[in-house]
Amino acid sequence: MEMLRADNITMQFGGLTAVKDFNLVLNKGEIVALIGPNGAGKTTAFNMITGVYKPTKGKIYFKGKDITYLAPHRITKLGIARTFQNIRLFKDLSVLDNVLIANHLHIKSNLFEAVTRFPRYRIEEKEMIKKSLNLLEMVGLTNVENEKSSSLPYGMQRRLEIARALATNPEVLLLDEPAAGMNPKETEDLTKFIKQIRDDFDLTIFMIEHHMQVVMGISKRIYVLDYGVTIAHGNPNEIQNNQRVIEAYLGVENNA
Ligand SMILES: Nc1ncnc2c1ncn2[C@@H]1O[C@H](COP(=O)(O)OP(=O)(O)OP(=O)(O)O)[C@@H](O)[C@H]1O
Repeated sequence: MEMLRADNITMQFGGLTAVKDFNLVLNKGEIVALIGPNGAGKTTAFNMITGVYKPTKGKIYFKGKDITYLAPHRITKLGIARTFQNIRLFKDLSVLDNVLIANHLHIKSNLFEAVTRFPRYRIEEKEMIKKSLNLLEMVGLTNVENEKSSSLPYGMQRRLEIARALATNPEVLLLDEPAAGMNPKETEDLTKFIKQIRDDFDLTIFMIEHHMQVVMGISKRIYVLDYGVTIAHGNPNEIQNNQRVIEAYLGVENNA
């Protein structure tokens, strides 16, 4: 089943074309990667899919529904969640509160009921806490729910960020460089973790990642962007042996 489709999406910033005619298909249950040198347009592609940027051209469909011009919160509510390149947790809040905040998207009580702690709100709140604790357990963050989120080791903060995204009940999860800043052990654990959440939460995952071990290890297919243009698309083996891809990466190294 097709979960997400982008048809020729293009994003121009003034005279700069950050992404040009990008075509994407994500099928249910797939883990698909988006790679490319710095500034290739990967985050811009994510920002278009999640409604942060409105494409200059092209259309985006979630389960057949046109979401191109929807606001980010509407897109999240439909079932697309994301994490960010730089961890964006509420640093001074507890681990549990960070997840609870994301849960509020699905709360049915209105503001009056919340402020007055109306019975319906109290019941919903209890359910949310239970659901959040369960979620934390599923991502391996047990017994740290009352810790300040900033006190967690880096790898755990990344898991918390993913838990927060999962709290919005997504069907499609976009991960922006989940292995950034991780040590080799954390990176290895992350690879298993991504597969595990795909299975446990019945997800389709689209991930930007520079860490080739992670990308090649878990991706079914890979899209490669360079200067906003898709220079290759294929399975890990095809991408590893693709001459244009090799040149794009070597070019970056030579310029460094
Ligand atoms: N809001 C914006 N306004 C103007 N230019 C932008 C904006 N966002 C991105 N760009 C430009 O678009 C191009 C693509 O940037 P983008 O961040 O999407 O690349 P990336 O592949 O995600 O890079 P990295 O791997 O370094 O995160 C860059 O030249 C960048 O400077």
